[in-house]
Amino acid sequence: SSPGKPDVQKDALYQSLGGMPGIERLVDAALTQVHGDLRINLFFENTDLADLRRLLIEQICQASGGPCTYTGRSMEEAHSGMNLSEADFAAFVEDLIAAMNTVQLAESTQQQVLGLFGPMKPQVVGQ
Ligand code: HEM
Repeated sequence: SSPGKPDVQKDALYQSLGGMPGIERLVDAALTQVHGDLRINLFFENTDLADLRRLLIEQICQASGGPCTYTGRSMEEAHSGMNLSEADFAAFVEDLIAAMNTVQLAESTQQQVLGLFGPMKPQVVGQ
């Protein structure tokens, strides 16, 4: 890339997600899915969902190359004391996939989102 010009590659995923409105729709769909998921919804019973929503939007926006800065805690810190299992993580990923289908993300975009979240598993599980 050259100085003063936006890098077309860097925010490609952000664009595929539909920018901020698209990310907001995705996070809302994911939170709805998790809320209805009896396997994991009790983890969220004392969580401020407006706060979580804002932080998830920031995180996905930043990770996809968008113009945001994630202001939340590290993944280790955010999930510490929960002792989340592999099964909890798998349920969360299933809910995320259902949400991505709800907002009709293209398959290649879905794969890229899963590629962002998958590597965080060691920071989330067993903390
Ligand atoms: C890669 C997967 C995951 C990502 C990217 C993620 C992301 C986040 C983020 C950004 C926060 C807010 C951090 C903060 O409060 O500063 C958070 C909090 C939380 N996450 Fe996750 N999370 C993941 C997996 C999971 C799973 C599998 C569960 C449970 C099944 C879970 C349950 C929670 C709960 C309950 C909170 C709220 C904590 C509180 O109320 O203080 N997360 N997560």
